[in-house]
Amino acid sequence: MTTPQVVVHRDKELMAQAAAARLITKVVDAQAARGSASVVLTGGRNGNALLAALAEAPARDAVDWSRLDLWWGDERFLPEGDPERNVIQARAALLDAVPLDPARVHPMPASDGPFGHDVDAAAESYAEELARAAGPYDHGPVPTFDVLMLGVGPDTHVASLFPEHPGVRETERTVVGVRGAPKPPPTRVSLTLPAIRAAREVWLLAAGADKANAAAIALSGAGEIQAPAAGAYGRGRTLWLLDRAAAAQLPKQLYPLASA
Ligand SMILES: O=C(O)C(O)[C@@H](O)[C@H](O)[C@H](O)COP(=O)(O)O
Repeated sequence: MTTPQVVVHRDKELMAQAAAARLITKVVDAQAARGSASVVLTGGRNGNALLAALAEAPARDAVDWSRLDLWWGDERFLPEGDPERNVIQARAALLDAVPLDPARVHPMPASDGPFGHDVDAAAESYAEELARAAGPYDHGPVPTFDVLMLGVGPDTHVASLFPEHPGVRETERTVVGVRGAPKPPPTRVSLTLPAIRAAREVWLLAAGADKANAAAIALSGAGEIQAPAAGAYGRGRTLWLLDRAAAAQLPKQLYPLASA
């Protein structure tokens, strides 16, 4: 487990821009070192704001988009073109504007796809897709993602892993179907904590006063069953990217004053 590092930005706009700049650098570095990069996207407003900021960043052209693998941390289990699907929102914010290799873009299944409404079969098929992409030097049946991003919910959920729900207790499978989620829609597909922890870097994004309590709880030693965000960490680095409002309840020793 890596100790979380906390970076606090003035407001959510600057947070999105700084995180986008950070992601560009990470991807360029990974491509230089290993030939390609892999990133796991998150749903939610902060993840989409980051993608929109990336679309506006002149340095986006430094990325070789054709050598980037994109995965999702979770998906709302809805029909293919539904505007509430995370993949649709990501396409609108950035993906349609950059020259990705479609074979390297890995959305989670839709509820009108080959598995119909069987969310467990959809989750199983995504787990198989991840396993096929894992190589001998990876750690288990998922690729070693370079960066895995997660929005943090006000109840400390990450991806579609909600406090006390069965998904957050999963220790074997890499992807699970989720039913009865407290955040709509109730049916979702989600990576599990073991899959999240395969990433080199995990970045948790939270902005706004309604996230202040969640950030303070998750960063103060809470257990992952009650506070799933506390169980989301990377092999090499765990980074919490916050705005001032979301950091308002953090113990001051958790982040350097210079970052705010
Ligand atoms: O599909 C989703 O809804 C998510 O991936 C979810 O985990 C989200 O990231 C958080 O709820 C934070 O969302 P906001 O950034 O909108 O607060």
